[in-house]
Amino acid sequence: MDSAPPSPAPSTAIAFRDLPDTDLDRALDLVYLAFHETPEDEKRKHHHDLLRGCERVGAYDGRTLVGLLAAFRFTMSVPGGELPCPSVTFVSVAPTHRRRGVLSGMIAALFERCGASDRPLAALWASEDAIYGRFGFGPATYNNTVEVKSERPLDLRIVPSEGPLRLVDPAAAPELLAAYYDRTRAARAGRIDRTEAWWREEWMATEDEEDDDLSPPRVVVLGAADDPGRVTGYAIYRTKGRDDAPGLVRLDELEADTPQAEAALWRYLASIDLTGLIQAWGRPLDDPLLLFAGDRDQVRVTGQYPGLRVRLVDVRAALLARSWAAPADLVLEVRDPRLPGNEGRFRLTVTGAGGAAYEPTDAPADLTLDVRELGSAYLGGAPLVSFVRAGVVTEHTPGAAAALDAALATALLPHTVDTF
Ligand SMILES: CC(=O)SCCNC(=O)CCNC(=O)[C@H](O)C(C)(C)COP(=O)(O)OP(=O)(O)OC[C@H]1O[C@@H](n2cnc3c(N)ncnc32)[C@H](O)[C@@H]1OP(=O)(O)O
Repeated sequence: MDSAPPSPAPSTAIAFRDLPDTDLDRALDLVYLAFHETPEDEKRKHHHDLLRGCERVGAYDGRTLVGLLAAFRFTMSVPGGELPCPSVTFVSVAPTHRRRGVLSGMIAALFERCGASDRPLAALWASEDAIYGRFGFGPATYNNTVEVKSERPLDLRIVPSEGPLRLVDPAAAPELLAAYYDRTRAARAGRIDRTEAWWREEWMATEDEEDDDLSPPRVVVLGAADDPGRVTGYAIYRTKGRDDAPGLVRLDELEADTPQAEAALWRYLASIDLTGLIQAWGRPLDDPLLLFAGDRDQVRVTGQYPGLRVRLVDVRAALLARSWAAPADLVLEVRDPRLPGNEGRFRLTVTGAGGAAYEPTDAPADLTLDVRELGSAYLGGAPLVSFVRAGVVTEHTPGAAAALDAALATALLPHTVDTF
């Protein structure tokens, strides 16, 4: 006979409400419990500051905090413009309350807030792939990890720009780089507006979050050949010596106006003395390096992973807020069990002038798709034809997916290296 005491009856009434500043410390304790972390004081203070700036949903079982969902108040570049985009982070549920719908309740609360404040998008980076598809988040950007063997000079098929290179003190870098980043951000969808604090604390932190053997960040800026003060590109990287091999350059970001400017920055990184390998973890899939490299045995893509996951909380408002690359006239049957306002059949019409309409219709559908796939495709980086081929989107009219892809396409693929 089992003599163990009966388990306490699970509490069913979880309340979801704003998490006040007075609960920030409790919230961080929950985060560290869920993520198995024991941070030092300085890191905890940093997280405290980040969390204070977020909107926050707390899940309470009586007076006990059992769940947290926070969202940065970023603005995200989308094709042709930008949108406010709650950017979900710090999601944590107490191990005593897992798989009882706490995350589901917090996400529902977030969606309700988005609806009430006319914010048609939400986004996140997932800790585990399996969690967020059910909530309608689809991978919308992808990154390559790239390695460059740099024990010998970088073989290039184009002539690098001859503009001057200069190293910039990380303390002075945010101002300089922000001007460049803000000017060029719109070229790729999926990029957040980086605040001065974000530049300083996320990009210029002296210690790397994951590897304290890495050097502080190094910032190299490329000037124009005819106007050295004009920034035409930059790279942010860290280095470390290795006992058993030449040292490492860990590249965090490289942006430039032209392929020649990009080539100049890659050549610089590949020629840093006492290093023999560049590891770049967040390159766009359409990285020009892969085409202007003269020797693809020297420049190798070592992996690919999904980055930003996008949720169209208000499909109609999101579609009408972006620009279009080609005319379209298609009936979409959208499935969205969590937000039924998005469900149904809608005619998407994009005119030659780029104006769009999205209205309910009784006409037969050309494509049937889940809101999750629409989220993936929204920024222009995930072709619907691939989803049709995979059997997760149904094409009723041949060519409908290709037509929608043509309308959604962007000149450059969506891309971001801001993880949150
Ligand atoms: C954007 C970010 O912050 S990502 C970080 C996410 N947080 C973590 O990974 C920290 C550790 N994990 C946790 O805190 C929790 O387990 C969470 C947040 C992942 C899930 O919270 P829960 O309250 O257990 O989720 P909830 O009960 O609402 O589950 C909803 C559904 O998702 C499923 N699910 C939840 N977590 C997972 C998972 N890790 N893998 C697969 N499925 C999952 C559940 O089985 C459930 O499925 P169902 O609808 O078919 O029944």
